[in-house]
Amino acid sequence: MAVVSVALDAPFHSGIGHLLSYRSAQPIAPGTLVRVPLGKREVLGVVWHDEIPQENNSELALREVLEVLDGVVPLSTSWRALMAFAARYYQRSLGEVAIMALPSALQDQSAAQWHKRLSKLSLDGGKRSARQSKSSARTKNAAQAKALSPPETIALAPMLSNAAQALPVLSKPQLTQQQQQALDAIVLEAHGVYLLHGVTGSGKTEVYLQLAERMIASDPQAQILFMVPEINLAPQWQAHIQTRFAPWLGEDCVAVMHSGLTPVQRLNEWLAVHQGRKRLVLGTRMAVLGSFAKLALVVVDEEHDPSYKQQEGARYNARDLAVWRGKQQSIPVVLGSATPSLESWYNSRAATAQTPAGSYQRLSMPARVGGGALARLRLVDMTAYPRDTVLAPSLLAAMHERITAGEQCMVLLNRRGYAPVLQCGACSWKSDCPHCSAHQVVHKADRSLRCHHCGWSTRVPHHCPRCGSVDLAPVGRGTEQLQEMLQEQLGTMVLDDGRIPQVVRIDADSTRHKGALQESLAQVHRGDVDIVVGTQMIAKGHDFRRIGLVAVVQPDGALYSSDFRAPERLFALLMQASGRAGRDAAYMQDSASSPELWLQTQEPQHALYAALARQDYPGFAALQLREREQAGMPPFSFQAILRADAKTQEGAQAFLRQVAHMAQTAGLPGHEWVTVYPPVPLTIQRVANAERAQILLESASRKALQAYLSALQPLLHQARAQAAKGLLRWLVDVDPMAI
Ligand SMILES: Nc1ncnc2c1ncn2[C@@H]1O[C@H](COP(=O)(O)OP(=O)(O)OP(=O)(O)O)[C@@H](O)[C@H]1O
Ligand SMILES: [Zn+2]
Repeated sequence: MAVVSVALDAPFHSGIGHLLSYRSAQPIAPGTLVRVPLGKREVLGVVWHDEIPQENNSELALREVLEVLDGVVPLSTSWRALMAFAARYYQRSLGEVAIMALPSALQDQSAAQWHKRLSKLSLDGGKRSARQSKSSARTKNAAQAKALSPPETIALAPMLSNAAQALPVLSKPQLTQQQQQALDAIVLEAHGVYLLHGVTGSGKTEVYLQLAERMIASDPQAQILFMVPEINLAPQWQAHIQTRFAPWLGEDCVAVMHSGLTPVQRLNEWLAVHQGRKRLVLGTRMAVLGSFAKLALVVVDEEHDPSYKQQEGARYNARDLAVWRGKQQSIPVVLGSATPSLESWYNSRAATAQTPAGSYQRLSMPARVGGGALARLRLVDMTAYPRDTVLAPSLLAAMHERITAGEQCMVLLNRRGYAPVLQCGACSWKSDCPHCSAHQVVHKADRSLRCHHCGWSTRVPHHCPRCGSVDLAPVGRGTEQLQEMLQEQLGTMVLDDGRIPQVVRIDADSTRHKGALQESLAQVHRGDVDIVVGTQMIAKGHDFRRIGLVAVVQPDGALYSSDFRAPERLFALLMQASGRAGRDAAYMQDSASSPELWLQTQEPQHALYAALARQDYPGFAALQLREREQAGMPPFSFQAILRADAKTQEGAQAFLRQVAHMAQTAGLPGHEWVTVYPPVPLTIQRVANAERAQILLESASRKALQAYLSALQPLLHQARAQAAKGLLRWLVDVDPMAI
């Protein structure tokens, strides 16, 4: 008889804590998946410790492990260490984090189903290799050599013509000098964290791909993890990786991990990575929690992107976990961006007389591949136009010219829908959401009013619900309206080849249906559309080749935000957006054109736009870091948010005040180093009938903040027990992205 402790999904506040003990007839190795009883349910668990067999009968009270999902190697020590760290750091229970990291389809797999799946997989695998050895004339030795050495490099000397782009799959471009230097620096040390700061279009992807190739060639088991911030970037990436590695590792060499998979697909991909059958893994933030047979390199592309932060449940930052994982396994982690987060920028600083160097190594690629220019900034002073002007005449004229010349234009507006609010001209009623402190947005396509926070949807009324007037009008504009206007203003002209300009909109609404996004992106790549209207969704990562002009219609909002990260995010967004223009240097040169970023603003003198005009990320970052240092904000301090949701704002704040009071009386560890701010309502105070308030916790010492937060957990449970009925929930957000 053995006793094992098992991690299972039981959140902190259930009172169960971290691990539960079960007995088992056989010893079970740590990392093994099991099914165990929990209350009346039967749940998935991971064996965490195998305890020494017990002599006495004290374990008789324990319940028994029901089934063992064996047949694969147990989850590794390093995977379990990652789970333990993530749980501790983000203040969640170990079991919750571990189970969340596993594919959901595992949760209701019986041992019988599990073993059937495994034997089917090994059968399929067997068939596949049998087919390969029959159909292929290669000898075993040749096949082995193929597995171990990268495909021949075919140097494509002047690589920039269109013909060269379409060369056979085995080809890869000759690295530019700056790419080669970056690659060499990483290969040389083969571990550590690298910040690859390469301007938009500098060819970061190629560095990642050739780096991956080196790693795979030098170790026949090595696996590479590529992370992208948004699912919409995955197909482009998958195609790149597939094209490059399929001739070498087989068609089925890329595993994908993102929320777009069915539960069964996700389970199969997870298994392929766990068993090491797939060497290349492409995923969004959840992929960092994957179980790898032999992880050798992690690439985090667009590392600055806020999407790497999970915004519900265990609020982990996938980029930060990637860095932790890399350090723990002594493998290299490459963080890439044209506009790094200020945290990563700071962590890769050079030593000065006062401060030591950061622990990341910074690698710079300051030029675009092919020597193309970055977009020139054109600021349009909107104070010169009537307030309701949507697109300045000069911008329309510039777009007209580009389209006539065969280029594409991109227009960005970070607000989907037709208009942000519907208003009554007679009584000034507004389309407020009954459940949130927000307006319902007007959507013209399906004539609905929709709340973007809680999803509440109603039909656009014909009469004002308050006074009955028919004088209802949308106020302000969203992407739907922008598309309509562009269609009216430019969609009526006839181009040289007799075509009428086509406008496509790409945002969360237009891409709701499966395959819609891919089809729209393909239209842009094929050149079937002339103008792309969209939200920030399409502002980054895409390698559009024919866009010459990018316009951002209403960027100013972020200049007045109370969130200290707003300028950083705006600058990054605008740099990324401008980076979609002029990516094909040869094409721009052939048409004697140069890329432009147009900004319509009420604040043409703003310092942020001046830095943008200089394309000066380092200058902007230096300025921001100085301000942050003076104000004692991240990365010079560490933050956490304690949030409470309740029926009333007063209820939420009272709970937070109570916790703060208890914490002060108790003198929690680290408290001398932690500043506790008073409770405040969130910017959007009410969502789905919950009033939300938060307390900001800040410390110059990460350690102190961590100690404080751990000690705070029991107090939170106590305060909850005492709290008035109205309290709905509370949560802790460590390293929050939005304040
Ligand atoms: N060495 C090279 N020779 C020729 N073409 C290259 C080379 N490296 C990259 N390219 C091409 O340059 C283009 C831009 O590269 P890539 O998309 O990787 O840029 P990026 O640095 O990731 O930009 P962004 O930050 O905007 O996403 C791609 O079309 C890519 O195929
Ligand atoms: Zn709502």
